[in-house]
Amino acid sequence: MRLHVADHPLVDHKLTVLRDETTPSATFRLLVDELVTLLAYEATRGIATEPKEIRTPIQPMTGARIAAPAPLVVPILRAGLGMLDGMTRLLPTAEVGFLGMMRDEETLQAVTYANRLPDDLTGRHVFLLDPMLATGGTLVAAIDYVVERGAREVTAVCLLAAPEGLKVVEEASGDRVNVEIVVAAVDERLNEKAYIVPGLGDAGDRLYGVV
Ligand SMILES: O=P(O)(O)OC[C@H]1O[C@H](OP(=O)(O)OP(=O)(O)O)[C@H](O)[C@@H]1O
Ligand SMILES: O=c1cc[nH]c(=O)[nH]1
Ligand SMILES: [Mg+2]
Repeated sequence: MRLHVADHPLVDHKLTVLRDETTPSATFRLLVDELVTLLAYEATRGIATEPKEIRTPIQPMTGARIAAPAPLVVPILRAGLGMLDGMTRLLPTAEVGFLGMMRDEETLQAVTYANRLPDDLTGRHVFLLDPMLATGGTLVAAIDYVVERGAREVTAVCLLAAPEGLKVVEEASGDRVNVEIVVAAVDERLNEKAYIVPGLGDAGDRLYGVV
């Protein structure tokens, strides 16, 4: 597993406003969208391209385009949905799958309530979107879903990760799949309720309200 932590003043600034408990939902949604756009640039660095012949107004040349088959972007609902538009804006040729998952707050196990993925992901680069990587249970389960469909290149785009969850994902990934995690920041730890500290609270609730 490779880890890329964004190191950029714009990311730090936006993340600080995002974390602030007084930031309202409307601003929170806007900031998530902006942060994803910044992270997407790094997250797509390893994407495969193929040559493309074009003519400029001056002469023919060989350019590059994103290789087929198209990448698949998968937001993990609810909170990952807030990252979808920012990601597809940068990657307009991508297709989109959906995973609906929630963490059982008693057992901390990930429960899947929706799974809408193509059956065959052979040769496709999969981008999983979820702002929070806490215990890692949700991300490990999501990686399992795409690996069992044949994906071997998986990039998770997250806003915050806990060291504990990163370790769990690294141990679960092994060498059956190339996993990269692109994250705006790695925080200190998890608290007794497995929330990220200092974190930003419950990302889904802050985006869409308390359920
Ligand atoms: O790393 P883990 O310990 O598995 O926790 C992380 C998960 O928890 C949050 O989702 P949540 O279960 O709150 O669902 P929501 O997006 O609907 O709020 C978050 O968006 C991740 O999906
Ligand atoms: O800190 C956390 C942990 C899990 N899910 C969240 O939304 N926030
Ligand atoms: Mg939540």
